[in-house]
Amino acid sequence: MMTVTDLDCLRGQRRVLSGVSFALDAGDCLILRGPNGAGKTTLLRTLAGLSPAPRGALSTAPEDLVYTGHLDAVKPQLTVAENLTFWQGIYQNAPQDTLNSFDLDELADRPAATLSAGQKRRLGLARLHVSGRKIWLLDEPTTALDADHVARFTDTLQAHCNGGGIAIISTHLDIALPQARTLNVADFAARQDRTADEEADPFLQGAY
Ligand SMILES: Nc1ncnc2c1ncn2[C@@H]1O[C@H](COP(=O)(O)OP(=O)(O)OP(=O)(O)O)[C@@H](O)[C@H]1O
Repeated sequence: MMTVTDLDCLRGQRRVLSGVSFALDAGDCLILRGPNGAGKTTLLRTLAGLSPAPRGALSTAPEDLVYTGHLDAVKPQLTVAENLTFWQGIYQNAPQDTLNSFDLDELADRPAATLSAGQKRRLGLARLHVSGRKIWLLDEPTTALDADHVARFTDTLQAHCNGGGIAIISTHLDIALPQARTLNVADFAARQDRTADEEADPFLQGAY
């Protein structure tokens, strides 16, 4: 259902990862590991189409994916409920029970600007649910969540995968999903010298 073949990933103009390959089926969860700066965010951004890939192939279309990064995509001037309604309009999807799933019922009428960091993160994660998309790309999704909400989010992830969805997650924490596989992105660190072919590649002019 999702195949990544020999993918190179750039950040700025620097090649960070080279030759990333993996295949995931419906229901799979892949945890990205690696030390700070290894390229986990870079890989997620490349899969999401936010960073260029000079080489390699990805089997999925952009409309199959939803990405949530360090910034929560929350509109601060809108209330919690208005944010959800806004996203429902964007994704043309009306999921049931998003407020409850992310423990946002009591915050529905609060302007997002007034939420705590963890509450805002929960609202940002609710966008995944609203999107209805099959492949979730998650960059440190549990940052700022307390233990209870990490457990609730893990249940949401499990339900997504049980329903045939796919999740790719960058995290330094353990996420209790029994079926999760691990990819150490440090195994794909790009060498920083360049071949003659790369020197001649106009896409990489200026990259190092
Ligand atoms: N905007 C940028 N421009 C150029 N290089 C960047 C940029 N952002 C990050 N980098 C560099 O790209 C490399 C990969 O960074 P990336 O954010 O993908 O790592 P990470 O594995 O997600 O790290 P962390 O665990 O700290 O979140 C690092 O060397 C980093 O310094």
